[in-house]
Amino acid sequence: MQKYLSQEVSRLVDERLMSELGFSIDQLMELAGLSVAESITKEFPPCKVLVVCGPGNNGGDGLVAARHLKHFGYLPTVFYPKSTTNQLYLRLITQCNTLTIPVINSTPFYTEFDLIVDGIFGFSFKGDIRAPFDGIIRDIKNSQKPLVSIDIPSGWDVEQGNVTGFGLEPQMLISLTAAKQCAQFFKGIHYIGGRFVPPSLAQEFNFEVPPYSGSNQSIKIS
Ligand SMILES: NC(=O)C1=CN([C@@H]2O[C@H](COP(=O)(O)OP(=O)(O)OC[C@H]3O[C@@H](n4cnc5c(N)ncnc54)[C@H](OP(=O)(O)O)[C@@H]3O)[C@@H](O)[C@H]2O)[C@@H](O)CC1
Ligand SMILES: [K+]
Repeated sequence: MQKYLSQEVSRLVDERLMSELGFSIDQLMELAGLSVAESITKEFPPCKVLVVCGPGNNGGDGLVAARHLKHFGYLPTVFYPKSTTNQLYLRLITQCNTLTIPVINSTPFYTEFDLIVDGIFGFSFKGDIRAPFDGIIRDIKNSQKPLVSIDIPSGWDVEQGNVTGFGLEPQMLISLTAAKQCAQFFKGIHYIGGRFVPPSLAQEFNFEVPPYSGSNQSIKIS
């Protein structure tokens, strides 16, 4: 059994779920974002949360998590720095607007928040951090606020970890589906979420579905 997924296997698992296995991206993202919000409730009481969302599906998970956090009694604000024409993300932004969650595209005052959620980059991140996210990641680091990363601490190489030193250093990481190779270098609070993997798929790619209990969408592994 492999404990940590490579970047390529993560992509293949995602692709298989959305082809032969019949899932839509909306479904997977909903369950991923719900598991993120649920695991946050287990570690942080309701508070003012800044959810920073990047341009890909990691940012989509952040938008879904912000909506659930609002339902769970938190006060989320979404920082969505890069505009999008993708209908999936635009629908999620509409859902946040309807719940009166502020969605901003200019630099927030990080000190106003009790907690930051990093939905900037996930398993498709590659290379050096490009603008505007280089400055945003630097600002988040400088804020020294408690930080939760979705799937990958942003700026980390998906397999090698924080090799450049420019990546975020979160207190908590929520790996989706299964931990990626970089998670072996992560020392904080670690959850797995995204409870949608059929055992046959885990078997095919030789990784374990964690032993979720009851109706929980996430599980703490360290
Ligand atoms: N099966 C699962 O587990 C599920 C996983 N899900 C989630 O999806 C995530 C993977 O999503 P993803 O593939 O959309 O990519 P993601 O990492 O969000 O970012 C891509 C964007 O980042 C950008 N970019 C890249 N490198 C960059 C750089 N150096 N500097 C700056 N920008 C850079 C790149 O930009 P481009 O290169 O196109 O300009 C692109 O727009 C996964 O981690 C999990 O959170 C769930 O939603 C559903 C089920
Ligand atoms: K992230």
